[in-house]
Amino acid sequence: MKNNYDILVIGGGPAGALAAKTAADAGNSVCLIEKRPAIGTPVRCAEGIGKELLKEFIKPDPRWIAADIERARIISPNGTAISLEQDKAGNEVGYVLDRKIFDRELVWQAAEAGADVIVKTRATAPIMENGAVRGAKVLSVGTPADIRAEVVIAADGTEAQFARRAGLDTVVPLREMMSCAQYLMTDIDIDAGSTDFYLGNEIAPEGYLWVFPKGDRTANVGIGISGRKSRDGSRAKDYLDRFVAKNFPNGKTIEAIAGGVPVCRPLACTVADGLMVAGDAARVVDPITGGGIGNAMLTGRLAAQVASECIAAGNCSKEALMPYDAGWRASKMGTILERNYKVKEYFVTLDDAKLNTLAESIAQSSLKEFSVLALIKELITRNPKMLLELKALRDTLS
Ligand SMILES: Cc1cc2nc3c(=O)[nH]c(=O)nc-3n(C[C@H](O)[C@H](O)[C@H](O)COP(=O)(O)OP(=O)(O)OC[C@H]3O[C@@H](n4cnc5c(N)ncnc54)[C@H](O)[C@@H]3O)c2cc1C
Repeated sequence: MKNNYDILVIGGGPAGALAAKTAADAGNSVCLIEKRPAIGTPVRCAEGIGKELLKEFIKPDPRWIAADIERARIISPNGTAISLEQDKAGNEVGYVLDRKIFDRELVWQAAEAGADVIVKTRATAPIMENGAVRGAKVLSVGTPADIRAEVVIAADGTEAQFARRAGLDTVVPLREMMSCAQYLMTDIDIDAGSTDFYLGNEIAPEGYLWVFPKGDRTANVGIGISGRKSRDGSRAKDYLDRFVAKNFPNGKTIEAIAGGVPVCRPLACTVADGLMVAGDAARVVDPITGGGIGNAMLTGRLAAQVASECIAAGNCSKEALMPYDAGWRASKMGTILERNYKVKEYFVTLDDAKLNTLAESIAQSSLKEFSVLALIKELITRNPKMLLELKALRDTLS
């Protein structure tokens, strides 16, 4: 195993793959390590992504698109549905991916650009010299080794340990680590063109339950709820099982997964001397939807761009790497993350009666735009009697 690179990327998810590809395209020597034996499995994701966002990074390919989505429905506790149609909205909704193939394609592109890819290799600790990260100690197929690098990009996902071991504060408050469970179900009656989001404190406290189609009678049926203990001690899986028993009693589960999604604010700082943090490890998941694939790719790519410039200039100090941190915070993604965090904090305070009132107020309206912003504006316009109640939401627009 070669043990000296310009850039070492930890993690073979979307953030790591985009970082490795971008860094290799810029002419750096790059190593991507992944602790699992195979890229892309097991899938811990509902696999939904907006079309426009996806296209910023890769040309859509039918090989890894499981479903083309025409509408999204938000369903309130009493069953009132807000339907956001593709044509009414005037822009495209999204895809449900097949991430087993998608993630491999991204890493394959990194390898093709020249990055070394090594699976079954776990970063166990940073190599620290004079307070700076200079690479990682790894266990590669059980054998310890050192991999040195000018810059390490930590893209090690939700359960990330690397940045914390290098001294960054990566703690996620318990209530903001969504606890998720998901079944890939088949033989179920669904609308194959619609991603459905179910809200309500009996259905998914402080979160939502989703049905994301992957074909005519197949879907990811999953749930994310607050990491806080529920009133009766139910876990995410218990809520999901109740929903499935009621709605898809004859469905067959062909895959079951559990996982966590951080819906907190991003890390206070995503760089240190010789270190950058990207994707879920940086906590850049959308706090409302829990979607993080696009933000992972964005931060992975930007991290590698800035790292390449710093390596060329011979300075990989925290200060030199800082344009990465400042760059994503100032981007559209950074603005949306901050706004959606505040919107999420408002919505988790609502009881089922208020959720029903809000849903009923806009169920019949046709939104001009498919976005959280359009929804908020419509809610405020349609509920003049709740103006005081909606103040927190209105403040997120300023
Ligand atoms: C149930 C669930 C549903 C979701 N649904 C959606 C959705 O519909 N749409 C969406 O956009 N997002 C969704 N997400 C979030 C999405 O999966 C993540 O935001 C996305 O995968 C983040 O990419 P990443 O590259 O940062 O991390 P990951 O994809 O988690 O990749 C990190 C990689 O690092 C590896 N790794 C970890 N530690 C080490 C180590 N020490 N050494 C080497 N390798 C290591 C891991 O094995 C992993 O492969 C969902 C998440 C969950 C849990």
